Amino acid sequence: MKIIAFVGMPASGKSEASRIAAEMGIPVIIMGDVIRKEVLKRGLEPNDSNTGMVATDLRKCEGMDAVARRCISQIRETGSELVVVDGVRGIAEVECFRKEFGKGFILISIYAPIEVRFSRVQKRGRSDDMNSIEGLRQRDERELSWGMGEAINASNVEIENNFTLETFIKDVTEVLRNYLGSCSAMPKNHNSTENLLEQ
Ligand SMILES: Nc1ncnc2c1ncn2[C@@H]1O[C@H](COP(=O)(O)OP(=O)(O)OP(=O)(O)O)[C@@H](O)[C@H]1O
Repeated sequence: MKIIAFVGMPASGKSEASRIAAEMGIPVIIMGDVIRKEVLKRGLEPNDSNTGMVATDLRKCEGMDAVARRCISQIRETGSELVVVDGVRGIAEVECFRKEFGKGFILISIYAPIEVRFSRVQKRGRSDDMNSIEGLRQRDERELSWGMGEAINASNVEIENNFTLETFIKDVTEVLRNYLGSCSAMPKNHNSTENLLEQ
């Protein structure tokens, strides 16, 4: 079994990379969904401060790898030879996945400079998005305090996302195809990624 995880600073392009993987027919487990689910379970609004508060609380109560551990059963349940995990936030999560999946765990970091990420955030308009570059900087710091920097440093591959979406789609597809090729069983619906830009 191969697990590919995307790691990167906020708005670097992890969800976009996961969308590409999903379009290729690879099952995707989104770590942030574990936190969003917990926010809703606690009856809170899914905004940036509540997501951050619950993420911090989960890690404080259950350990820095709490979210990763909650994802392992979901990963195994897919029954797929190749699974993508979106949203590794810290080195403890990387260690948790490496312990569970050994060399089958591949970490891909996605890099884009803060100015580029902020301009993309402004266009994205997600409910938990920040409306100033200072807000994004604070979010960066929060994520770095969870060990994001160490996780990025521990990656096996880096993809730069500082160019057009078309270039990013091409680069991510190429990297994923390499790993798909080395799996004995391909995902059932191995779709084309040609129509991704139109969605
Ligand atoms: N190369 C690109 N060109 C233009 N827009 C892009 C590019 N890559 C990503 N985007 C857009 O930038 C925004 C941020 O990307 P995305 O949501 O994938 O980031 P993320 O790393 O998942 O963010 P977060 O950590 O905040 O969840 C999205 O609206 C995405 O469609």
